Amino acid sequence: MNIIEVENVSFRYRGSPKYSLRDITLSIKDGEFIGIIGSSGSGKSTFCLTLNGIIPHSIQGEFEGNVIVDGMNTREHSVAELSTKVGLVFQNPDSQIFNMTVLEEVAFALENLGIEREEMWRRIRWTLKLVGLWNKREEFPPNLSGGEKQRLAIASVLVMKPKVLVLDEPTSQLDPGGKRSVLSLVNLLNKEEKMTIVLVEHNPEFLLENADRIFVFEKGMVVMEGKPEEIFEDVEALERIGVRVPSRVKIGYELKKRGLSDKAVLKINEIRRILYESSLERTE
Ligand SMILES: Nc1ncnc2c1ncn2[C@@H]1O[C@H](COP(=O)(O)OP(=O)(O)OP(=O)(O)O)[C@@H](O)[C@H]1O
Repeated sequence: MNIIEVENVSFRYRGSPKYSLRDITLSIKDGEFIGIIGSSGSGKSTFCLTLNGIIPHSIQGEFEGNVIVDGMNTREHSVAELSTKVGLVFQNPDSQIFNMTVLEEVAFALENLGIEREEMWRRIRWTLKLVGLWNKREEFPPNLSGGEKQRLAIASVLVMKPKVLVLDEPTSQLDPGGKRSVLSLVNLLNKEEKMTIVLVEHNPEFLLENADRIFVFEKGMVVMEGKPEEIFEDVEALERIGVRVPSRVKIGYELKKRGLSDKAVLKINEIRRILYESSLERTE
């Protein structure tokens, strides 16, 4: 079943001469892990904003086409309603955190949903345990590390139990430890909690290992779409677009160019074997 259907979506920001999204049509299956890559300014963030109705409801411009989320056309439902289906997490966790304690931050998201007290507590406990912040529930959020703040931002979205989590470069401002903790949480939400994930991420290694499918954006369009192994195989196209490829694919690509492999996307042990065998050939 498709949880998201995007039909011929184009968008131009008010006052802007050019379209930031151009005729995008795609679908995302329930439980799928989608990675989004593309150079700066290719429309990745704008696309994310269409998935929970911020575009067209809160950002002005010319919007064409339809986005259907879990059967709801985003044109016909408010951002508040759509937020219970699609949770959005941005780059900078500081811009999403307002409350005095971790617990209040997560509870705040539920306040206007009219959920009964017991269910509210159950959800808060479940969410904070899931993101690994239950023991920090009384902390003042600005005292948390970058990774913890981003996990808190994710928690305040998760507590609404959305089916889809959209994360727009959630690790770009984090140190390596913070990056790892956020990406492993994203993986857990997909693999264990069966959530649909849409992740804009500059770390191609992570997407190659974990995404089910990748969309490559260029100039507001989706120019490539497929399984990570298929997408990263086309190193030349990705380099032309300006997208980083995983290190092991770069090595694989060099081996392929030298006729030592028929593909660029190789496992580490395949690279080792090829290098070992070619070194034997040289010494013979
Ligand atoms: N609020 C805005 N008003 C006018 N134009 C905008 C606005 N936000 C983005 N744009 C333009 O829309 C295009 C797509 O921008 P967007 O931020 O969606 O790209 P992106 O792929 O997410 O880039 P990055 O990787 O740098 O975040 C760019 O040309 C950008 O200048």
